[in-house]
Amino acid sequence: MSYNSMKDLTEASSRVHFSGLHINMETQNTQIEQASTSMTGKPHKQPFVIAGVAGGASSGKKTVGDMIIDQLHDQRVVLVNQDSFYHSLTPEELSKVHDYNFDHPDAFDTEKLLSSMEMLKHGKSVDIPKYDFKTYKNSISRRVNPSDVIILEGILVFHDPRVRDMMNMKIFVDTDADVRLARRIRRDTGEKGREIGMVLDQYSKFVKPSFDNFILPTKKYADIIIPRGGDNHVAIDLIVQHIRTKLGQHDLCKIYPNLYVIHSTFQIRGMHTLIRDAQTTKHDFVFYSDRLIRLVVEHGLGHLPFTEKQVTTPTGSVYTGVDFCKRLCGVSVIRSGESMENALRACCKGIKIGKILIHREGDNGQQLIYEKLPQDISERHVLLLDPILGTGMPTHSTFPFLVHGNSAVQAIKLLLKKGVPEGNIIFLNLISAPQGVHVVCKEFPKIKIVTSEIETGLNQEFRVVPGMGEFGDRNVLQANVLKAMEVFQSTRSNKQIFHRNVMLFLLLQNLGYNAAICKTKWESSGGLTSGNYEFIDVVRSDSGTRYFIDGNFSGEFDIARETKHFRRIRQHLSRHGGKTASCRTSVRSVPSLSRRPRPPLNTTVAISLRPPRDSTAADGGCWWQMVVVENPSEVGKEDDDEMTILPLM
Ligand SMILES: Nc1ncnc2c1ncn2[C@@H]1O[C@H](COP(=O)(O)OP(=O)(O)O)[C@@H](O)[C@H]1O
Ligand SMILES: O=c1ccn([C@@H]2O[C@H](COP(=O)(O)O)[C@@H](O)[C@H]2O)c(=O)[nH]1
Repeated sequence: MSYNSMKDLTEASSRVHFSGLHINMETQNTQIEQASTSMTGKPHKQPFVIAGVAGGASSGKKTVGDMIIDQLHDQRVVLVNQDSFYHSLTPEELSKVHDYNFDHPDAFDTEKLLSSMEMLKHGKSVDIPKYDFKTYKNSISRRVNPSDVIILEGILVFHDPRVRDMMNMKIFVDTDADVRLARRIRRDTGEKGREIGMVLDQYSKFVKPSFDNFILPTKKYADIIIPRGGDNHVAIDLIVQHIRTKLGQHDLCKIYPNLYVIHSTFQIRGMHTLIRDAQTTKHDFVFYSDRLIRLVVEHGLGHLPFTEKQVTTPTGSVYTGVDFCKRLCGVSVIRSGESMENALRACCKGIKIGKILIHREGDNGQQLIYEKLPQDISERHVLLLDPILGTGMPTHSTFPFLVHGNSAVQAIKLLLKKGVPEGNIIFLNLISAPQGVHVVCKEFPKIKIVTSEIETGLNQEFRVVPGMGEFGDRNVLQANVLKAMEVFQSTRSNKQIFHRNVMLFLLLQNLGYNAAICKTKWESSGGLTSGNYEFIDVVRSDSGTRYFIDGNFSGEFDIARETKHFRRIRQHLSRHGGKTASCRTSVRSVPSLSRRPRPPLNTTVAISLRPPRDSTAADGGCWWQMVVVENPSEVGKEDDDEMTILPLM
């Protein structure tokens, strides 16, 4: 099955999936065949199935097409006949019509057929000629609107490779020659009012030779051959089932048979809604992303080979089942892939899990790969874990600085280098961008990708959209901090002990973060009371991104006389972390702070709280901003995007 070009499908594949406008179509003879997507206000998407139905004249092609349409009564389907594209006969041809071969490929205006199909495929209405078998002319036309399913039927629809390549499904109706001849005689003498002698002459002179020379040879292109045409109800049921499956799939699944998107339910959509919401609490994010990851893992495990196994049940009966594949392991792409390990362990007790760290080195995008993989990995099936597949750009691409997706390609290459057969790798994602899917599926066609949703695409910064932010940041660190907080709950009243415990816990988890306790102290000056402040300073080893973790961040902003605005800020701080810039904006937005928050004023470490340089007298001295600098020697310079606050209340 193929789209006309990869470009077409690439375009379509990033669009939102929509199906299910229920229009009951009567026949293909209606003047306006279908409601167009533009009429419904829905965005156009590529038709899911262009089904070609070929076969000899009177084999039952139209009958099969009509039966498919009948069964797909709840979908938008249109039937196009190749007969409509017969050339009108010239007066000279008309005068010698008995010598005209209507069964030769040249009898059809294939260019017009192609352009009409292209129009329908791209969601545009098209005027399709109507051919009159009595006058041998195609003077009038009918308007056909685009649909989700297009069936193209005719004796020679598989003859031209360009038409053939447009089809997602090719059906050949294989009916005995004598049955076809009998039907033809009845039809031509009845409907077309022709003489029987003329019908038989045409048959022996043109119809039979052309069947043998042009039609029968195209049978090899068929995906499905239907003996007995419309009498074959089983074959038609199977075709309809297949079309329904395709209608329910993302466009990308049509070009990449190795891509699997788990079946979506409202539960799954609900969980996605929660984890994509920037306002979702970390507890919920971890909980629901973990639930979704388990579904992806279970689906991925379903693709492993199995052997048949019989067991005896407690009733003494024999149950014939299957035995799981035992030779498998997980490999997580550090760091975000690690957030999938728990789900994998929960599904596969005692599974070995290796790790791959792809680290960017220098401006030329050189990649350093650190790995810790099972020694016998080449003999195992590998579940490769990375929750987000982004660009999928290989290193030699024009975007060498990108790490998402790139890390997928690098990780897969490493596994192949270690001797893992490509077909033994199942790549598990929570969400995948079409761009990454194209890169991975094209470069590694034997790998299976299992994902729970395909994204719209990438934004200008090459981040997955709609996406869910930096998964690793939202999950790994937070999950571990939450775990530490649970473990050390009893020490929470003593902030010093509590912070030290959490810090040690993080260090011991070997998460790729460095952690230290940071203390600031300030003397009273300029109207500020003296004080001190302590937090856990966490630095991501690979990127250097800095976080500060405070067991009671909003507590730092407790004041005696809270105004409504101030309370709102405090609530905001207790709900979620954010870039310091947004925190600063919040503080700035409150003109009536009754007391300045107790500031973690910078002395020699990374945080200072001070009036912004551009503050004016009108600010009333109530303006404070948090300036975070990565390097203590940079204190005094504004560089407030370097650090993310993780307030943990
Ligand atoms: N399974 C069948 N049994 C009996 N008649 C059939 C069957 N299939 C088709 N026909 C009849 O044969 C004729 C040609 O069928 P049609 O579907 O139009 O064939 P095609 O499209 O291949 O030319 C029609 O009159 C149709 O009613
Ligand atoms: O003017 C015409 C045009 C075509 N034919 C014959 O029709 C069949 C194709 O029609 P199907 O519906 O696909 O069977 C073909 O064999 C032509 O010979 C015709 O007789 N006169």
